[in-house]
Amino acid sequence: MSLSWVREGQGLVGWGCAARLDTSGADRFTDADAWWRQLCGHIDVDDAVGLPGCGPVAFTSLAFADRPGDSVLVLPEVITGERDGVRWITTIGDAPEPDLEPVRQPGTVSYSDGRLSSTAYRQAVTEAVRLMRESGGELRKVVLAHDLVANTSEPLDERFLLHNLAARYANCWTFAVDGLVGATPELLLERRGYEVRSRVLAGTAWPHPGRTDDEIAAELLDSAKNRSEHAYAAESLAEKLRPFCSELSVPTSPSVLRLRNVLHLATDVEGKLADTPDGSGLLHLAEAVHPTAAVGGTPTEDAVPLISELEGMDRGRYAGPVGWIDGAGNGELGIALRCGQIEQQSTAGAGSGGARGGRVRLFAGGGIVPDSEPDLEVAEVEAKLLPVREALEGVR
Ligand SMILES: C=C(O[C@H]1C=CC=C(C(=O)O)[C@@H]1O)C(=O)O
Repeated sequence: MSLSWVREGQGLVGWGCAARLDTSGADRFTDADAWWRQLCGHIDVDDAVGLPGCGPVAFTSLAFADRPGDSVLVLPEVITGERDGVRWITTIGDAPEPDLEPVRQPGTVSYSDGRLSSTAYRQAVTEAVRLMRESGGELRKVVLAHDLVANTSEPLDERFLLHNLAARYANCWTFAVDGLVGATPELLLERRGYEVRSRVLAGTAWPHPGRTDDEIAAELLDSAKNRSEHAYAAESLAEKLRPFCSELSVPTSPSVLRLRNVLHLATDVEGKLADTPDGSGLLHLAEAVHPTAAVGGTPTEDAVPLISELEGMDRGRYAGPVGWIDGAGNGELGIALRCGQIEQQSTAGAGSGGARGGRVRLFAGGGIVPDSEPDLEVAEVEAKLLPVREALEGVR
């Protein structure tokens, strides 16, 4: 099992499992926080480096919804880290040897509908638009997603996916936690002592033949539909984070983040915590802000129940917080986007009938507002599925 959180060649990679928590339900954040604090209280740490991410670190991935969905924290036996030119290695107990097997290719990849096909997704979008228009302005945004299943002819090696994602999406956070693998451009929260940071994304455009990226970026910035989608997401994060902060800086207009497959409206939020560490450990803060309107909707309490009704699928840990936390409550949590859940690494072995391939469920979603056009929303999620599809296919 790979454990990873890497951006621009920096971050953390872990292997082995010294301790693990599986939890679920509405208390998943408090369970995770309590377990982690208690565990850290029992570990004698010898840390000569002293940076965030040194000492014991748990990789975590939490379910999007209160239910269904399982959440996990893993304390690896070995963690290697790199930040600002400093490299370190942390071992817990008798560290195992790293997995030095060569990276395996997944062979040919074929796709089949997941629980919500593109056609069903289009219908769900149409229904969301109808409900929003009929709500007379009450329901303003719902983020809907669909899934796609990829089957590989050879066993699935997570490292193959990670390597390809990191090569093509270096400015995203490439992650792997308990079989959820992806490269997210969205940072839910980073906490470093008193400092907190978030990168809120919402509002999307994608490359079109005959148009330059500059033209597309200018149109995105000018689009009232995308600006409103974005404003809901940025406001939801700021509103929930503000009570924890003595200072919070939220730019009044978004910038454009350019990725290979899509362009997004982006707002980088920065704050200073009023109180640290007990009331504002990273998991506690994440519980307060999740789900932002980048993956939930507006108002949250109406949008979130509607998501499960309209999608009719279990998002699992897609769109939930993913990343790492250290013993001081510092860490980085992204929103698990542009990712796939590995459901089967290999069918080789007893009872497999000779088949040897893997299976991964890919997810992508988009913010729906009253003036969303269903066909464009379908095109948007197809563009957002590209990173994992191309990584699986080994497209250079
Ligand atoms: C929900 C997803 O994207 C979110 C993040 C950026 C832009 C989004 C949008 O424009 O709809 C979404 O809010 C996803 O990639 O599955």
